[in-house]
Amino acid sequence: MRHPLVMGNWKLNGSQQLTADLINGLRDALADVQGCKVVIAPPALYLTQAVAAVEGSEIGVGAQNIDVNLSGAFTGETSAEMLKDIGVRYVILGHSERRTYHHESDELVAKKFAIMKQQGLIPVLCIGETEAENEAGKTEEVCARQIDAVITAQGVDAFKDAVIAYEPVWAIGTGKSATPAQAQAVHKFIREHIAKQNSDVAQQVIIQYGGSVNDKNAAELFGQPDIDGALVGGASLKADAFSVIVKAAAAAKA
Ligand SMILES: O=C(CO)COP(=O)(O)O
Repeated sequence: MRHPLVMGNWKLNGSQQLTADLINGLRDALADVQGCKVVIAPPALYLTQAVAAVEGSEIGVGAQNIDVNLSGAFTGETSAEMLKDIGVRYVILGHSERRTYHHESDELVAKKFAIMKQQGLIPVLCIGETEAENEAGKTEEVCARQIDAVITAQGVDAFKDAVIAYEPVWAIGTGKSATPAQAQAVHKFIREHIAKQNSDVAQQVIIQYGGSVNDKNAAELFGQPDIDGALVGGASLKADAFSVIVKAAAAAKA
């Protein structure tokens, strides 16, 4: 039995005020909700504040990126060890925005994934095809390649207690979500691809959908058997919309 995970990726948005208000709003709205793990991923600068503000609640805190090194002469970076030190447990890895704007390769992302596992942290590996790749019928090929980079380097067991977020690039921030059937087909492919190596790992790995998830379309997405939650961008910046998404996941997977 997989427990759903709904995670909010704030990207480069927020302030001290928003962090305080949003976490207060979520604590109120989600106080009685059970059966769905909730994690918020604010910008690195607000992580310490967020960790303190969620204390005593079930809300977890994640980061949006790490460096491949744990410490040393790497100006401007943040390490997995430091995140662990302040109480962060999850990190989003290989988001398409980092792959595009920071040229992160499958191999680099796999190295970051390995560091997360070594530190006992939970990687949230983002995969997904661009619009052009989708139109060229390459969705499965791209997802398999991005997953195989981790399997080749670390073996399929690396996905034990890890999270995959399928985020078709064409659905991110566009308001054009994949349909539940489209997303389910890719999630099923991802699970079967991992099952070729180890069916137990495939059955327990959390596969989130991401890309224009909102309070209106969440319930139908979570109704699909292989969609185990969501990685939410825009709608995670509003406590009311994000809470509706969390409640939809808890209800769908109860
Ligand atoms: O990139 C995303 C989450 O990581 C999705 O963003 P949106 O929900 O804004 O489309």
